[in-house]
Amino acid sequence: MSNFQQYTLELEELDRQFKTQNPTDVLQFCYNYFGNRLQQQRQYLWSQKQKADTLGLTLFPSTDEIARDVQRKSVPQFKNTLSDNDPHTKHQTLESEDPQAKSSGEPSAGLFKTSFESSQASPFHTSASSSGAALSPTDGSQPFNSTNYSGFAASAAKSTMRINANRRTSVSAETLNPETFGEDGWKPPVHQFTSEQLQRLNASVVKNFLFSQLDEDSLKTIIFALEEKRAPQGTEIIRQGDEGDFFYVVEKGTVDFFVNGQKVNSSGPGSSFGELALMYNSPRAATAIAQSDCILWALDRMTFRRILLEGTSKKRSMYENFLKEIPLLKSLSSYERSKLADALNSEVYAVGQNVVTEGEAGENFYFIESGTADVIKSDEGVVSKLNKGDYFGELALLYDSPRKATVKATSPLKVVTLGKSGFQRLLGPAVDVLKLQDPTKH
Ligand SMILES: Nc1ncnc2c1ncn2[C@@H]1O[C@@H]2COP(=O)(O)O[C@H]2[C@H]1O
Ligand SMILES: Nc1ncnc2c1ncn2[C@@H]1O[C@@H]2COP(=O)(O)O[C@H]2[C@H]1O
Repeated sequence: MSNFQQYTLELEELDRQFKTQNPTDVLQFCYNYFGNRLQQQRQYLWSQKQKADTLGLTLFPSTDEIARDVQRKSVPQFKNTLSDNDPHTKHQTLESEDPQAKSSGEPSAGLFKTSFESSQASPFHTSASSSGAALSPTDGSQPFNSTNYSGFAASAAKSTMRINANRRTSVSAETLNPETFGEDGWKPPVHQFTSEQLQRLNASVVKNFLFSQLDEDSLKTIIFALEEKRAPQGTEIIRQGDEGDFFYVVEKGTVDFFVNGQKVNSSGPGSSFGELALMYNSPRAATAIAQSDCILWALDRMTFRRILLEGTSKKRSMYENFLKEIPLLKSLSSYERSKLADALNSEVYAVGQNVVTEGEAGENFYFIESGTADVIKSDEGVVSKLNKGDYFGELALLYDSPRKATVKATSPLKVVTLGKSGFQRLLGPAVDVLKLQDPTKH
């Protein structure tokens, strides 16, 4: 690709992101965009360096600074010019604090951080119980250090707003390029579980829809990379503005989320959180605090990115625009729509095929992505016609009753499905709207 082509592509992507995010601060937005792109590209090149060396290619200019870093066998700094804290100092601190990043071959998250991130580590930074492929004789449970807890309200208030806190950057090329998988020495952590833990994992976490699309090998990798974390009530699990280290799945308890000190959300068993910072290489967008005693399963950043990132970001971008247009979901925040997207799947039906059949048990709720369908009752015939953006199948899930009608495709039909557990957990205030609009009551 010529320099000019690359330049045009960068401007097109900037333009696309500008239009979707509609930022208020134009220069800051452009600065962040190019800063993040530069970091991503340099990080990617660095991951390819060994290969390039064997082929005799030079990827980086040989500046003194880089040469020094190479001699120290560490990853060089690609310093952000507006940084107000010295990244070299940060680098050393992070290396010593983050043994997992070091041994996994993954550069510590702080190495390529932007200048807008926090310089303060979360008091609940987890210490990895094992890393690399080494099996350690652990019972797998790694409680949070509750002595660091400084109070529920106090810690929420302490979480300072950061200029870049909610801004997403694009998903890094580093992990989306399958060519580099396995070539950089990365090995997922492998933990040992007690049989009691395995039973609990199977009964709860493994059923999470984020894992349901994985092939057997990937699922196994994920399961053994998980670490049990106990978060007593009031524990600050994540602090807004920090770097992302772990993704969490909730087995038990409820977690509250605060953005700039304001509670924005809560989530309970079966939910997950902490994905945004890992997906977008951005600072933590919210503070997460255990509202009750919680049992969590934590997945390290690298395993998340290697195995879950692609599917998750694909689904979010695939369904983002569609979900925005559905009147029923207008009350959901964009974050709630993203979580909903994680749980969706698409199905197609040919003309004349039944999607649901009157009298049968119901497991799914449906939105029509494209095409048309009739709602037919055995005693009344066609009672309504459905089009793009319409929904059906809510009654069986709301009232745990058999399907009250048959829904049949009248043209090639594409539907988006949401399973029972996601329906109960992710539709939030839309459930009240569904009850109000119950077609059998009108
Ligand atoms: N309204 C919200 N906005 C942003 N993040 C939220 C919100 N509600 C819950 N969260 C979760 O809080 C997490 C904080 O860390 P992350 O930014 O990595 O990922 C975030 C989300 O998983
Ligand atoms: N008049 C109606 N009576 C029953 N179901 C209807 C009617 N109109 C639309 N439907 C939809 O048809 C669906 C059939 O499955 P459910 O009973 O789960 O939910 C039902 C509603 O979503």
